[in-house]
Amino acid sequence: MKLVEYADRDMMMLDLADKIASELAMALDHGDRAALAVPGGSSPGPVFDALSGVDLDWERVDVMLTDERWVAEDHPRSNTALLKSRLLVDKAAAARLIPLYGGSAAPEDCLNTLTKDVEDALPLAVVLLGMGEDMHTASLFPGAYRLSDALSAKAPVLLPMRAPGADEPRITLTAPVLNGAMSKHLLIMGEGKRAALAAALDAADALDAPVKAVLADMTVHWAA
Ligand SMILES: O=C1O[C@H](COP(=O)(O)O)[C@@H](O)[C@H](O)[C@H]1O
Repeated sequence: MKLVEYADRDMMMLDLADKIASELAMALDHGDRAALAVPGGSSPGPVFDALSGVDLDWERVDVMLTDERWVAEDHPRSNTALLKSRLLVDKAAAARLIPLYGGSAAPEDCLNTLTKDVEDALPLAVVLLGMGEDMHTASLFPGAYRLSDALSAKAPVLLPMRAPGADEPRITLTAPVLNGAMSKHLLIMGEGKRAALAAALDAADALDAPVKAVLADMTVHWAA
């Protein structure tokens, strides 16, 4: 793991968008298409704003979330809505969205269809992850039902998640998919998340600190 500390958050967001754009361009130089996975939540919006205006052959880019909260797109907690309003606009509107939400009552009902589309787009060229102060990343939450399945090397690409720390059912890319990305970035801000990262590095078991399962070869971007 490599930690990059920035003097301020604005600088970090612009630098990160620039790095992701370069990595996608490089992947497109070497293949027909490139897949990018990005988090939802409160952190990545400014990276999306910068990235959406970059000149890139977006028509050859597949964009998916690292995880989704199982809520309709008009719900304020929808990660898909964030993606559509902040990343898949401007030049990036030409990218193809690989959905992680299917509109059914429970994620299990759409799992096969969603899985097929994700599988067709893999491997990831670039993954950008977020992290909560509870050390969850994507929707890999400490104490989640099926967490050990999701961290296993034999995990399917997508799994539903339910956890005491999650307000609603979730669906998430699993650890082998996240770790299979050619380039991995983790975006965190503030002292609480910095302390959570240190705790994850010290944790004996990724079941207690799920982000630990994806930290190998990760570039962590941090600003106060
Ligand atoms: O619920 C989620 O939380 C994490 C962290 O979000 P943040 O608001 O603390 O930035 C996020 O990475 C994940 O995609 C999201 O579903």
